[in-house]
Amino acid sequence: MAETDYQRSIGQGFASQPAVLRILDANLDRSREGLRIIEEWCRFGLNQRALTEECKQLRQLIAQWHSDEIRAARNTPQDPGTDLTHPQEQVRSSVAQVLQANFCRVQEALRVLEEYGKIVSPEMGEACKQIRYRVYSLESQLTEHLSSHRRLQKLLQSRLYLITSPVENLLDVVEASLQGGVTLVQYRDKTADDLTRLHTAKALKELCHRYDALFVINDRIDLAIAVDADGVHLGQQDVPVALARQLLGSQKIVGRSTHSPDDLDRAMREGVDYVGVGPVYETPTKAGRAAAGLDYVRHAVNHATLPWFAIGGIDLENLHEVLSAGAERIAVVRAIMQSEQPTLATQFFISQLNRQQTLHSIHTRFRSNESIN
Ligand SMILES: Cc1ncc(COP(=O)(O)OP(=O)(O)O)c(N)n1
Ligand SMILES: Cc1nc(C(=O)O)sc1CCOP(=O)(O)O
Ligand SMILES: [Mg+2]
Repeated sequence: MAETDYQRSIGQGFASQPAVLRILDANLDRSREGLRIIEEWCRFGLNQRALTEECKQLRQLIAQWHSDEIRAARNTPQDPGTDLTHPQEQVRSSVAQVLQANFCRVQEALRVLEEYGKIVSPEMGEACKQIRYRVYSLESQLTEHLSSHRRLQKLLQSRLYLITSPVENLLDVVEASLQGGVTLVQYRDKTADDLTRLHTAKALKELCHRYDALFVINDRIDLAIAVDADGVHLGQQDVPVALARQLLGSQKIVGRSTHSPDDLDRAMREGVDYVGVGPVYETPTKAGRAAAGLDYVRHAVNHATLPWFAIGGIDLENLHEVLSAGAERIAVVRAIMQSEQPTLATQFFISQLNRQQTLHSIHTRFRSNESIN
């Protein structure tokens, strides 16, 4: 639409007005400050070089529009907005909230720059629009990294891994274990039809997420995608990890069973997020598979460089042997799924695992003090 003389005169009038320049000055600062806050988390929180560089580039692009003329229009003492705050600005309860608030701030500021910038120069309006689109894309990339980071943190904190078996009151048993404190659950069912598996997986995922626990699916990447599970557990004969990540998305967890030192080496090279180490004991849940034994647990203690869960035949009675061999994480099926008191069994496992962890860190500190003295 052609600009009328009236519009042009208003435009020129405003462009030369200090108010427009002050708006630009404030929003150029605001957008760069917001980006700096986001950049700090990309750099120090996530160690993400590419995202950190993108924030830096965007800040530099914005800075190019901050001309001396715009800076000269600044008049902070007479700005009625400097002491206006919203109660929500005073409260930030998590890093995610800080990031979200600052993405909003940057996007709003860029929108203001786009609209008022057009009055000064169409190029400035267009440039700010392009920068705003890049900020949207940065936000979705960062959201992916954050959810991956959160999952891995939760995985690291999980010492007990509950693997389900197809019992009649499946959801009740899993809920009882969640109430006992389990934070990592795997849905494993070798016999149900696909529709049943799909419905059960959906219900389990919702249940686990209500308790802020991770939900992983055994064997089936398709089901994991369908219900947006936190990850998948692969056996030795299943697809390569890279393919699983390609299908699931890089932010999801991928675990692998290992039964020997060679399996462990391969899984670590493949870049899985965790491994199962077992079977520690022969078990009817995995009938026909010979035990890898406590020797393999001891091997994992000395060689695994990723979170690993001792698995296979572990129960309340033999737990102490597995812990004495050095395991800090365990995975169980029957000991919880067939327990008469799944909450109590879960609490017992977790308390023993936490105690082991405390003893282990005291021991490590003692040994490092000994080597200093
Ligand atoms: C944590 C964990 N470790 C090992 C296994 C066993 O997986 P896999 O070898 O694929 O055997 P199945 O469970 O599919 O019979 C596991 N599920 N979880
Ligand atoms: C599913 C599974 N995988 C194993 C492995 O060694 O990879 S042992 C196992 C069964 C674990 O069940 P339970 O706790 O009832 O013995
Ligand atoms: Mg499997």
